[in-house]
Amino acid sequence: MSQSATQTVHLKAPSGAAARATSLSKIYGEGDTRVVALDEVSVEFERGRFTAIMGPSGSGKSTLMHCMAGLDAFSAGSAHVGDTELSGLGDRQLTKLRREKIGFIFQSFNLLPTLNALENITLPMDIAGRTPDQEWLDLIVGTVGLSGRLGHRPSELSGGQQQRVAVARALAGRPEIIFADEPTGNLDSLSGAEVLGFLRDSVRELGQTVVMVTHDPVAASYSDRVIFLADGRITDDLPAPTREAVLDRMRHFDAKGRTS
Ligand SMILES: Nc1ncnc2c1ncn2[C@@H]1O[C@H](COP(=O)(O)OP(=O)(O)OP(=O)(O)O)[C@@H](O)[C@H]1O
Repeated sequence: MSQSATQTVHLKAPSGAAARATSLSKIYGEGDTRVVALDEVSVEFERGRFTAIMGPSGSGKSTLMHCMAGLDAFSAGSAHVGDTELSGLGDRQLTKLRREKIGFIFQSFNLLPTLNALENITLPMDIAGRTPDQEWLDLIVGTVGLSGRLGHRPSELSGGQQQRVAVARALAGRPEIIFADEPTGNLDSLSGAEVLGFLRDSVRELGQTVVMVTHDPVAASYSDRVIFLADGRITDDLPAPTREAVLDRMRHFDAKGRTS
């Protein structure tokens, strides 16, 4: 990270919740096909923290993330990003909110093949008509170690490098919050560890806020906090997680699942 950039870019995260859900419910279908994907979930994601969301397949992790990120409508309750309540917003306002306040990282990188790394990184800001803050851009490109690769297209980059481009893209607009859905799911363990390290650095050193869905206890151990979902409800909230503590909680759920 460049010394001059760290001195001039304001890095401290303001306190409070970057996003919160209150009694958030999401119901799919009706009658015989009715599924309660989220059952009155209340949670706050504090600014300047790295939170992991874990839970068995079908427990509601993606639904929670999608509802809180304005990608999916919810059935009841409320969700805020910063001070903005999502249920009052129409499609255009939701698009604007996602563009201006939220960074996304997906398992499949989602880079545009015809653009080079730098163009991919600045694309959301270009679409929004915003001029990237050059110092901030230099800082994040340096942090994720892409300085020598900015002119390369995705096909000329490894999976790990492509996901680093996606991390830089999510950070470029200095969003209120970054939602990452299984960001290491397509990476080997070394590249995954690098990406997780960058996400952690973006929180600890750059004051960003990250929420990540993962199945991997090692990935979760990079976070500051793990919330566990089961059947659309939060069943546990683990601060300062280690891999062992996460595995222990997972065993606990498995055991409960077998006996219930
Ligand atoms: N579009 C949909 N229509 C109907 N049911 C859905 C839909 N999307 C999700 N569900 C159901 O909602 C529940 C929660 O799904 P969700 O994808 O949020 O779980 P998840 O914890 O992210 O699972 P995974 O770890 O497998 O990705 C599941 O029972 C799922 O079958």
